[in-house]
Amino acid sequence: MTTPAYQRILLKLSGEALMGDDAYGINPDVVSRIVGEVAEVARMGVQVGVVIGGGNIFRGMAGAASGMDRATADYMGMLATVMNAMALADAMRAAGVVARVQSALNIEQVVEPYIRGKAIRYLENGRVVIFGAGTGNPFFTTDTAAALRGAEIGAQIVLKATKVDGIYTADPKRDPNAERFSRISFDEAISRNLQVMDATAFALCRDQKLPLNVFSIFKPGALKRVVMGEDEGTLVYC
Ligand SMILES: Nc1ncnc2c1ncn2[C@@H]1O[C@H](COP(=O)(O)OP(=O)(O)OP(=O)(O)O)[C@@H](O)[C@H]1O
Ligand SMILES: O=c1ccn([C@@H]2O[C@H](COP(=O)(O)O)[C@@H](O)[C@H]2O)c(=O)[nH]1
Repeated sequence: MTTPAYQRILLKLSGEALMGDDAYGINPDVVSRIVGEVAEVARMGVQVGVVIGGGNIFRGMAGAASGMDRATADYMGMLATVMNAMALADAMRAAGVVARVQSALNIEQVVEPYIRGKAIRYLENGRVVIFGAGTGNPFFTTDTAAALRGAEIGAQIVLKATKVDGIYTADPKRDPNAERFSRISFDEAISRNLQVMDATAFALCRDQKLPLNVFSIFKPGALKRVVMGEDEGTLVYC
């Protein structure tokens, strides 16, 4: 077997993807399929940190749009990511993968707090570490949390596993003529204002010289191909 291109990765999993074809929440079949893909790369010896989104349960922007205080709504969104993290860890346990959840918000009866050194030690010992509650701060996103945790744990790349198979010239769900980039620089992605990831996350990855790959979570085997350094999705480089 050939060697993986990366020894330590930060995988950002779309929250919205977890609902599959359902209108809301966590679809167990989808979660178990995603866990199968993560387990495959973990068993190859790749150290995996995961940041999970919350869009399948609650987004702060949606709460604010219906009149809620934005910060309150964002805290609710962060708590939604903790629920997703717990569901993911439980599915990993069922698949025989040892996972630990760490939360950026303190809810110690439920999950461990985020402690960077401990997270790194778990990774070195072959545990998958799932980071819940985003950055712990309102007005941010889990994409920014992925860039932040990726930089903190010394990941070699951030992998954004989402509902589209890469970065396009425009949102492919809205523009049928949009074309996919196989590679793009951070500077170009930022200057084109591509909405696949927020500008804070792009800028943090760029400044920390942390490459990013955007690929489809629905494409079987795509995660492994990215980890093996194959041409999959869109690579964003410094
Ligand atoms: N230029 C673009 N290229 C690719 N996708 C784009 C682009 N612009 C907007 N998008 C949209 O961005 C979405 C992915 O980002 P987003 O962070 O909203 O979702 P996510 O990965 O599902 O995260 P979560 O549900 O956890 O918030 C895609 O589903 C796509 O429709
Ligand atoms: O650092 C963060 C991360 C997330 N939030 C809130 O959580 C929801 C869900 O996260 P997604 O990135 O949209 O999946 C988000 O809409 C925010 O409301 C946050 O406040 N801070």
